[in-house]
Amino acid sequence: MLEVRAARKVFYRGQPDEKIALNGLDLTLKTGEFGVVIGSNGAGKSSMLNAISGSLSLDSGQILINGDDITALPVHKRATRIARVFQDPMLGTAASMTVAENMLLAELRSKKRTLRHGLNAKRLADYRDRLAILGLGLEERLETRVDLLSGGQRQSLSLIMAVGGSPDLLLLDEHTAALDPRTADIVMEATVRAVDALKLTTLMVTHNMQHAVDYGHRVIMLNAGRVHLEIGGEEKANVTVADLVGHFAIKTDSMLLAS
Ligand SMILES: Nc1ncnc2c1ncn2[C@@H]1O[C@H](COP(=O)(O)OP(=O)(O)OP(=O)(O)O)[C@@H](O)[C@H]1O
Repeated sequence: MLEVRAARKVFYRGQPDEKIALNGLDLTLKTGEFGVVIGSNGAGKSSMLNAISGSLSLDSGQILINGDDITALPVHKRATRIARVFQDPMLGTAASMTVAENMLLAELRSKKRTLRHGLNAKRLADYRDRLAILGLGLEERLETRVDLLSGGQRQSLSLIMAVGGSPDLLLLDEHTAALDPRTADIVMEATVRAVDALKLTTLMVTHNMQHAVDYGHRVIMLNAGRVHLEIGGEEKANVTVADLVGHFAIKTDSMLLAS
């Protein structure tokens, strides 16, 4: 379970270019829940993810994971509990190493194990099982160098590597944004398979409204550093892209009227 309580972050406080990135943000994600965060540029989505993962320190407020207050913990201490996949498929994997070697690296990072026994048969069987979850045939390509994989395969590999340590929370930071539409859909399908199979509590930021409609249990729209709108349950099941875009339009109109 993730709880963000009254999170506040101001950049350049008191200066002419002061920016309120998070303005008393409250957000709760239950264990096993898949939340999809949308919002216009500057709404605070990245600041929220950075605050949760620890690369941005809050001015005030709290962040709790499964009831533990992690607000003051540095990034590396949160890393065992929080996995994050970024936009760039090149970032999460080592290009000149094979799929299996990348899986081994990820395992060593997450479990503080030694390289002893290396890529033994037991490990390779485990990697094959985990890669099979993605449904992309990567389990047959353990010996393939990662730079020979497609962007979608590579991003899906990043994802399965990120969640190898059974994190309490998975953060997806526009992880399909750099991919062409078809590949983005393939990665989303692989993502959902992994989230379901591994029962991951997931918070995904996206600008893709179709993905916000199609995936996840709840849509959370941020505006000006706080939650502007939440759509869950039956309402989420019936929501359309036009509905979501409409909420952006209303927000923009009210901003124009206010200015
Ligand atoms: N490091 C920083 N220094 C100064 N201002 C920042 C910094 N990071 C974010 N901001 C400001 O905080 C506000 C929220 O930005 P943030 O990047 O969190 O929004 P976002 O919703 O992720 O936007 P986008 O969709 O464009 O990525 C913006 O006004 C932004 O200019």
